[in-house]
Amino acid sequence: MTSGSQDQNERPYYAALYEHDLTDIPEPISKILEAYSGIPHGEQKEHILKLRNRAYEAHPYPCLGRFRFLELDLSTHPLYNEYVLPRLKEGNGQSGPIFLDLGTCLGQDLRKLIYDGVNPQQLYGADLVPAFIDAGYELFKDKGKFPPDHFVCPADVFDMSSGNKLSTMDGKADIVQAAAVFHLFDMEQQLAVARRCMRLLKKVPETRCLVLGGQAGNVNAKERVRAYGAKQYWHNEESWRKLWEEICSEEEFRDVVKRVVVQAELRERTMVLPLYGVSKMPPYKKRKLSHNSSSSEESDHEEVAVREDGEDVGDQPSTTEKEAESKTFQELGLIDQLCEACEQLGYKKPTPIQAQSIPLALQGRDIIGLAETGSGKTAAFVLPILQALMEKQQVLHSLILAPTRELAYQIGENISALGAFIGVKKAVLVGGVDMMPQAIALGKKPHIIVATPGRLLDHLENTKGFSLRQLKFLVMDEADRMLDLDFGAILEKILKNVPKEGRRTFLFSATMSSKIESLQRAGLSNPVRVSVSRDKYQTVEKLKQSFYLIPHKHKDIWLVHVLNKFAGQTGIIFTRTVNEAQRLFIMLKALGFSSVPIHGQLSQNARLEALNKFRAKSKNLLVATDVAARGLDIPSMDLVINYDLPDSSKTYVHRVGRTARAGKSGVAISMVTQYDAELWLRIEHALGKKIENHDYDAEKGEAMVFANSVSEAQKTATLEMKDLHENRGKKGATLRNTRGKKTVVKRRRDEMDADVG
Ligand SMILES: Nc1ncnc2c1ncn2[C@@H]1O[C@H](COP(=O)(O)OP(=O)(O)OP(=O)(O)O)[C@@H](O)[C@H]1O
Repeated sequence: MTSGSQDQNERPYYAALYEHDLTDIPEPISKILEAYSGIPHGEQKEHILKLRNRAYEAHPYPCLGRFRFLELDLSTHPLYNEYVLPRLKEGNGQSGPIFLDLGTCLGQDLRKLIYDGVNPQQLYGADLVPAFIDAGYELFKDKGKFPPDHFVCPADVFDMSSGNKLSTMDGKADIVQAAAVFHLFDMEQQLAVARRCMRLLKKVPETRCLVLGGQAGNVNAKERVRAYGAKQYWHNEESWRKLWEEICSEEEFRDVVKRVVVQAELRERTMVLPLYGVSKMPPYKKRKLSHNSSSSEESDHEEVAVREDGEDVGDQPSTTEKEAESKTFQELGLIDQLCEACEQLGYKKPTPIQAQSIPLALQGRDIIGLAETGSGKTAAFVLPILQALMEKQQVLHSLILAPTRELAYQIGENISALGAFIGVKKAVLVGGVDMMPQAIALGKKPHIIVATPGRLLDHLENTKGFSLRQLKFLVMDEADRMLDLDFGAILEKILKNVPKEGRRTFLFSATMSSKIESLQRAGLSNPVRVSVSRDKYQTVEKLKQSFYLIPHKHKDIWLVHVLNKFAGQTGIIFTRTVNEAQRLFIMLKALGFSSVPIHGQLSQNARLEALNKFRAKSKNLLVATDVAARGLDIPSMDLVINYDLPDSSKTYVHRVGRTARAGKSGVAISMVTQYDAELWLRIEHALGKKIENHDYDAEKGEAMVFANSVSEAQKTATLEMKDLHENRGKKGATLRNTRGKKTVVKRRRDEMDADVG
């Protein structure tokens, strides 16, 4: 039995696997499904799997985000009847979120709880099988307990017989995606994400159990569990009992239930988060993050851990900061050709990050550079590289890695502009386009390579004669993203192909995760940390941030209201999912707005075309997933709208940083619904300031004027989305088919840079 005082880091991982893969659709569900869809019992499974795949395809990360209890299925605990249930009942109507595994095997646990008399308004579910929602509704509604106008599901819900995506339960209830509501975590979706989740779990003392589903997403959970070296359990009563025994003594369990579940006083929670009908936000409380904070945001943990453990990187001498910042490019030590290029680009004087890091870079130091979005970090690392190249010309001299394709292209353009007077040759290697022209570009012996990691590795492995053995500079832009686990394995391989000695390393970002292990992975040598941000989540002063607290069902109307207020301005609208980005684009088009979508399910050409149209101002709105959150520099951007909140404060900083760049002002508006309250508080907390709240009531009348036209446009969007999904992957289709036979289990590395959002 695990002792309560056991060191968190030593606590073993646990995994319980659900072996049954919808082999048995139990009564009365099967009957209800048949009555609804006309599909006989024997064919139901196949249908469901198909629809479920579609749903997961549209939401590759359905539930990524914050969590406390990860499918910690209390109802399987031996003390459930004696201890959990009475308290759940007691807490009816008062307690905060309770995370239970509601989904396993057709939501039976939810049913059980409802039959046991627990008010489901308190339950937060992660894993209901979409196709069963409708049937489930029927079951639950007789109990008179289920909230009348919402139904929560993990991803999209489809009509069984027609395959159409549903947005309402036949007028009975709105279907709300669990991802938008709970941000629970669906372990099955992606190995790297699951691993990250493991790390997080270790930091949440109350969470003892990790459950991987063996069924959803069609991946082999057993393999994953083996990869983690986790203990394995199977989903039956006996194994649950063993699992519970091992992870948690009775005493501990009582304690956990009491402290965390029943009272819902999750350690950092300052509020009770009612699920339905929130009209007011709870008061903002500023809390200091500490090592023991149970914030679920990975980045917060990482940063805190470093601060408390002490950095192994030196800080630059602060006395020189002011002096450095008043210098010209010449005075920083840059050669005339580079100063001239800066002048041509309209750079009158160095920005603070340039002023502080360029002299250190010219002295030969490795640098970790942290500065606000839009503060000129690109030139801060490109200029010293160009100068080094001028001093000693060499092919394949520098490698700059970026997390997304568009950013890589943009850095490439910066290199050409800054190196205009020195004849620098560069090659940009990114996924989603033919490798051959890139191989030809490599054959022309470029000085600098700008690449996304997956495609770079493809070239290292497949392009004859291409080697980075002579590399002098390695740069990671958006370094915190590059060093996070998603890129882990690929980065490791790339690092094996670059020299360890005699190579300099620059890491730059606006939000740096400086966890020591990560930095060590990047192979820094005696780095100096140049930080011009006062705060790790600092946003630019000239950025006016605000939010609307609105009911979820009015989001579209409110978006249109906000866009009307800012009519004619240039803006980017961020959504959490590809589907939502595409749907909003269609809806806005139907309403006469001039917009383009950009997300990972479009072909690379379509993505570039979208950006070009936007840059050329032939379209003034970009509807984007987080693929556009980092690095993109579009000087004319007036407005950022978070239609969906981002899943972390880091991403918030990057998203809103698409405006108010290079000293300009900008506006960022977030739409916060009743389901986002906790996440929003977390973001505010990380920013360390209170964001202005618009008066919903004051603007409601004005906004609701759009209700009818929005409703019509929504219908158009629903129909078009259906077509898009039906045609996806076909010749000329808008959406790519990312789930070809070979890609179901293993995503091609080439896709790494495409798949944000
Ligand atoms: N010294 C300078 N003076 C004026 N403008 C500059 C200067 N240096 C860079 N810029 C401009 O500032 C804008 C933002 O620069 P850049 O894209 O490098 O920002 P960043 O710090 O990398 O932002 P992000 O964190 O969002 O990636 C660009 O349009 C760039 O041309």
